[in-house]
Amino acid sequence: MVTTPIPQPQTTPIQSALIVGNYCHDVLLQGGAVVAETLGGAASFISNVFSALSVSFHLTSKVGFDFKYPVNHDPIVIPTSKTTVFHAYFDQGHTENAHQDRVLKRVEVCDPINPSDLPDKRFDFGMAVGVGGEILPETLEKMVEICDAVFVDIQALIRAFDKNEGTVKLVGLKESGFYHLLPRVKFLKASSEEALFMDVEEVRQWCCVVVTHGKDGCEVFWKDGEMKIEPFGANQVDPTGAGDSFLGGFVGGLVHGLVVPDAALVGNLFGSLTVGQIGLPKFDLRLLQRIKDEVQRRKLQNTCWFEGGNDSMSFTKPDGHDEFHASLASTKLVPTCSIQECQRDVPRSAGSVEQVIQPPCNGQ
Ligand SMILES: Nc1ncnc2c1ncn2[C@@H]1O[C@H](COP(=O)(O)OP(=O)(O)OP(=O)(O)O)[C@@H](O)[C@H]1O
Ligand SMILES: O[C@H]1[C@H](O)[C@@H](O)[C@H](O)[C@@H](O)[C@H]1O
Repeated sequence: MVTTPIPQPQTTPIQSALIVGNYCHDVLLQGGAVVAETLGGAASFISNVFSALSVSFHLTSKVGFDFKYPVNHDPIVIPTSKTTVFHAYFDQGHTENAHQDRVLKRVEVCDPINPSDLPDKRFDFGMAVGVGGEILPETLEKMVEICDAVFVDIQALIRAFDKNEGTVKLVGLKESGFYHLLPRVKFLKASSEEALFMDVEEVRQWCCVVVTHGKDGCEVFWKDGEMKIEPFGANQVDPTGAGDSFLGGFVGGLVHGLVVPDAALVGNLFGSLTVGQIGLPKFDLRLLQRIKDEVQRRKLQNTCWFEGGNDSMSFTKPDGHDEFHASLASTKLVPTCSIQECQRDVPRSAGSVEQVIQPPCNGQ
């Protein structure tokens, strides 16, 4: 394969970004025992990928007095509340519901994020990425007012929580209280399980819908078309946060000037890197540099689509898309560096994985 030189200098995107969603504590359980405790929340996984891709952002997140992980982007600490906690049971999903890889229970819940908690300024784009019901309809409404484009993870909209045990259930998007805001949303991301709770044919008339399919990659639906985006290989040990890292990689790719199909490949790549580790992944620095070089080489447009508006977005696969997939896949072949050399948004020394006894699930 002939490689073209990397355009120099590598520019850091200048778009202003707002991430909204609470950090949480994740407890992974298998066979009745705790196998790992980690920092969680879509906001933490996305921050991690954005930092890896040099995308700067503002974060609005709430935690309680007991929040136990050091993070680079400080959350709002609520002295009268506890941090949201999820218990993920890895051996119940297949028996109780064939669509789930795990059963999630929200066992503590922090305060919701109110419109007044959001910064009093405008952003090029925002990401509504709640996990425990913390994003209210009025909060999303404020986001679409202050951001030029808004990306939404459907899990922020359709989760409901059993009163006694906190078991996460999903409700139809139409019944969620957010449906009227969809025409003002640019991208809606759903896992294949969550996509069953929406009418994709209807929603794609308003916004671009991205459905992730685990090891099979993802699909992008827009008003006039759809396409499948190929996955990358991975040895899955923990699926937690794959969808969040996918979204971080996808949006990071768009910010760096990639067109939608190429950006979705970057999303698939970060999803595959995440399932290979327990909890928040740490990325090898050499691997990250290779990924950034490939993205820089691939950039087909001079500006990010946020600057040109919706009409400048290109949805069809451009020439060289398959080669871009191959070159991203080859970035995984670099020798890895030591743990000290690895990047992460959250300092590892203070322990974003607090305890690991054994991986929650091996292989597929
Ligand atoms: N086993 C795997 N092998 C390779 N890639 C994977 C695997 N699992 C997930 N991915 C990548 O990550 C993306 C998101 O995964 P998935 O569809 O499981 O999201 P999700 O169910 O929202 O995840 P979670 O709720 O655990 O964050 C997929 O589209 C794919 O690109
Ligand atoms: O940390 C995880 C992660 O953010 C997942 O995407 C979400 O589904 C879980 O609720 C959360 O505990």
